[in-house]
Amino acid sequence: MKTVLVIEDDLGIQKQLKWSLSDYELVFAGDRQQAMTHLRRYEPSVVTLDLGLPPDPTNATEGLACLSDILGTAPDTKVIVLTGSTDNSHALQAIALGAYDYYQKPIDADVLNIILQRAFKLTELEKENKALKNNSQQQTDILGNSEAMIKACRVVEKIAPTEITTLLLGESGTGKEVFARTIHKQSARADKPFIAINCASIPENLLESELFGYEKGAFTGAVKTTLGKIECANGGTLLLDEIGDMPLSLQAKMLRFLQERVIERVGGRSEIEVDVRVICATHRDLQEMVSQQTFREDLFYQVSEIILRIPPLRSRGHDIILIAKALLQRFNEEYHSNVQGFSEQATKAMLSHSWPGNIRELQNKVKSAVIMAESKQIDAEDLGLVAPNGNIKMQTLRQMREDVETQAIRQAHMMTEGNLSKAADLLGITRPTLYALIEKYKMYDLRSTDTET
Ligand SMILES: Nc1ncnc2c1ncn2[C@@H]1O[C@H](COP(=O)(O)OP(=O)(O)OP(=O)(O)O)[C@@H](O)[C@H]1O
Repeated sequence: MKTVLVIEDDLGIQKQLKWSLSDYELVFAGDRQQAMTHLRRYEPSVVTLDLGLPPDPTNATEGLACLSDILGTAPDTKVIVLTGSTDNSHALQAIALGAYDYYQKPIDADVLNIILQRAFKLTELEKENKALKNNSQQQTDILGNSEAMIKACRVVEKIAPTEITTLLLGESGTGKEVFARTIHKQSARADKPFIAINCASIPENLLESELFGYEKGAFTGAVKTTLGKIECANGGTLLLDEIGDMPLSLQAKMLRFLQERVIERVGGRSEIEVDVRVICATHRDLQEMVSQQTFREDLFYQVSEIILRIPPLRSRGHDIILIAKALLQRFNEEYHSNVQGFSEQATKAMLSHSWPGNIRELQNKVKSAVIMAESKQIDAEDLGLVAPNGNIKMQTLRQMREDVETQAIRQAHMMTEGNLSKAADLLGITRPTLYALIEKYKMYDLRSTDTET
C-alpha cells in the first residue's frame, strides 16, 4: 500500500480523510515538527498539507514554512495543499513555493483520489525518467506535457524507427537539436554517431570541405586527407542545422548526396557510399525561400519528407514552469546554490512573457537569477521580467485539471470500448462520479455510446 503523509491538525478532517483515502496507508502529523519527523521516517512520495497549522491555525505562515521544510528536505515530494474556500492567495503562494497542486475543502473523496493518483503517477514517471537519464550520457530529455508537446513527441515516436528524412521547423531556441537527438536515440542507429553541423556558422568557402571532407593536397593547407561530417556520421544520424542558410552553390551537391547517398570528397575522384540518416532543421520559411529562388525546390522536397513543427515556448502553457523548475535544479547543482523556487510574481511573469528566444532565453534568465539571487526565492525582477496584473495562474491551473480529467476519461472510455462501469473502475472512481464528470465536461458523446446501456 502506498503511504500518504497527512499534515492536518483538525481531528474531524483527519477522520474524514481516513475514510476518503482508504486505498492508502495514511500517516498523520498535527504540526510542523511531527510532519518533518514522519517525512524522514516514512519518506512518502505524496503529502497532503493543511496550511492552517498550530500555533496559529488561522494563518498560513506555519503551513507555508512546513511546505518549504518538506521541499528543502525532499524536493521531489508531491505536496497537495488543502485550503479553505477563502484562501486562494495562500494556495497560489504554496504553488509558487513548489507545491504540486491544491485542493479546496470541503473534501470530495473522488476528486481528491484522482489528484492523489496523478501525483503518484507523476512520481513514478519522474523516477523512470531519472533512471533513464542516469543511463544516458547526453541530456536528450524533452521536458513538457502540454498538448502541443505531447503531439510533437508522438510524431517523434512514429518517425524515429523509420529512415524518413525529417525537417524540423521552429523558432530559434525551441529545441530543434534536442528533438533531432531524441529521434536518433529512439532509432536503430542509437549506438552509432550523431553528428550535427550548423550550416549558418561556417563560412561558405569552408562548408563544403566540412561536410564532404577533402583529399590531401586538394587545396593549400590540406596536408592530410580528412573526413567530412557526412562520412563521420556513417551508420548514424546527421543533423543539418540551419539548412536554410546553406549557400545555393552547395545545394546541388547536397541534393545528390541525399538522393544517392554517395559523396565525393573535395579534390577526390572516387565516389564513397555512405549510410546516413538525415535530419534537417531551420527557423527560416523554406517555402518562401523557394519562391524567392534562394533555396532549391527539389532540395526542399528531398529534405521535407516529413515536417515536424516544434511549438514556440509561449504556446506550451505550464511547460514553461516545468522547464524553469528543471533548470533551477540544474543550475543549483552547477553553482552550488540553494534557491528553492519561484515567487508567485515570477511564475506569473514567466507565464505571460512571450519568450522570443524560447528555451535558450529561459535558460539564460534562470541561470543569471540563480547566480544573482539574494533570497531563497527567485522573483520576477531577478528574471528581468515584469509581473502582469491579474490572476493568470489560477485560471490555467483549473484549465490544466480539466484537460487532464477529460483526457483520462476519454482514454479509459477508449480502453474499455465504451463500457462506463469498467472505465470508472479503471479511473478508480464510481460510475455515478464518472457520469457526473461526463456531465460536468459536457462529454455527452461518451454517454450515448455506453456499451452497457
Ligand atoms: N523541452 C525541453 N526541455 C528542456 N530543455 C530544452 C528543451 N528543448 C530545448 N531545451 C534546451 O534549450 C536549449 C536550446 O535548444 P536547441 O539548441 O535544441 O534549440 P534549437 O531550436 O536547435 O536552437 P537554434 O535554432 O538556435 O539552433 C538547449 O540547451 C536545450 O538543451
